[in-house]
Amino acid sequence: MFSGKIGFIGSGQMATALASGMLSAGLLQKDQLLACDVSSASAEKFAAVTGGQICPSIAMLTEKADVIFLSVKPQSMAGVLQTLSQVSTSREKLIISIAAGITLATLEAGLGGPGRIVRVMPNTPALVGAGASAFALSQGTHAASANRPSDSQIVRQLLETVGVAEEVPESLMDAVTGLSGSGPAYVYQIIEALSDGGVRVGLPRATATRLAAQTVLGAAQMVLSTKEHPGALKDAVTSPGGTTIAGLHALESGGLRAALMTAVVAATQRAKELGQPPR
Ligand SMILES: NC(=O)C1=CN([C@@H]2O[C@H](COP(=O)(O)OP(=O)(O)OC[C@H]3O[C@@H](n4cnc5c(N)ncnc54)[C@H](OP(=O)(O)O)[C@@H]3O)[C@@H](O)[C@H]2O)C=CC1
Ligand SMILES: O=C(O)[C@@H]1CCC=N1
Repeated sequence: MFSGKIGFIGSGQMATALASGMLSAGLLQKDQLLACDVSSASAEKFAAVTGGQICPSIAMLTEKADVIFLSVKPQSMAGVLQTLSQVSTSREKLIISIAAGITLATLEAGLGGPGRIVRVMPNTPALVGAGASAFALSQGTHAASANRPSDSQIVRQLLETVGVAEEVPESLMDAVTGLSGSGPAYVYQIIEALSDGGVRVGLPRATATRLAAQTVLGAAQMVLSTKEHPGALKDAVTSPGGTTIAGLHALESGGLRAALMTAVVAATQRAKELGQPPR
């Protein structure tokens, strides 16, 4: 159990997924959740889904929260940092930014200097406890003491409650964003296309989608559980002269691998762009 209060500045898609996942996992109770948002619709949806308390201002949320997630879009971050930097107690709090591209240096400058600041790149399957997250610590984070875990331990506890978490150097955070941050959307496209293929060959849509999604889930679980190379697992499916090699030949002809690699590169590049100061 986490004993403090967690606040989300920005209560949209990713904040709601994280908060819901933490609640479902029993890490905290809804009275430990706070959020504020400039969009009343987002705030109301967050409150309805999580039961968390909506704060009317960043200042009030900052006073009450022990851990503060910055979960606004990168384009909105400068204004949030400006407001947060004016709240005297903000420097005592553990600040976790989940914004694509926004660097620790930008966060430190915006908040008035080094502090307990961490970059996290989660993804939306956190909602169902199957998230893939990475985090990078700033120099101002706290080491463990006699009566308190380290900030790294706190962040890892929060993230591992809703999936897997890896600590990485900040230089790799944009790559994480391009792969696993955006990755669920790539896989949703694959599932939708597989389902379309099933419909093309006569399956009812619901059956095709369920079988497609379970096939992706099962293949992923095989990779993670067996720790075998995906290529070896692929070969185990591929009978000589059989159906799978015919399908794989079509995928190779269609450039599937190159397309997926290019997707990761493009998203990583976009993350870098989002981290650049606005011109
Ligand atoms: N969605 C995803 O899968 C992932 C997103 N992220 C990151 O998480 C962050 C949020 O993304 P996402 O949840 O998709 O975005 P959303 O737009 O769903 O949520 C952001 C919310 O913050 C609100 N907001 C904007 N400015 C402020 C402000 N000054 N104070 C309070 N609230 C504000 C927005 O309102 P309004 O709409 O009116 O601007 C919106 O309701 C982004 O930085 C993104 O890079 C990271 C990993 C995955
Ligand atoms: O699309 C985006 O910018 C956000 C960051 C990673 C996933 N969604």
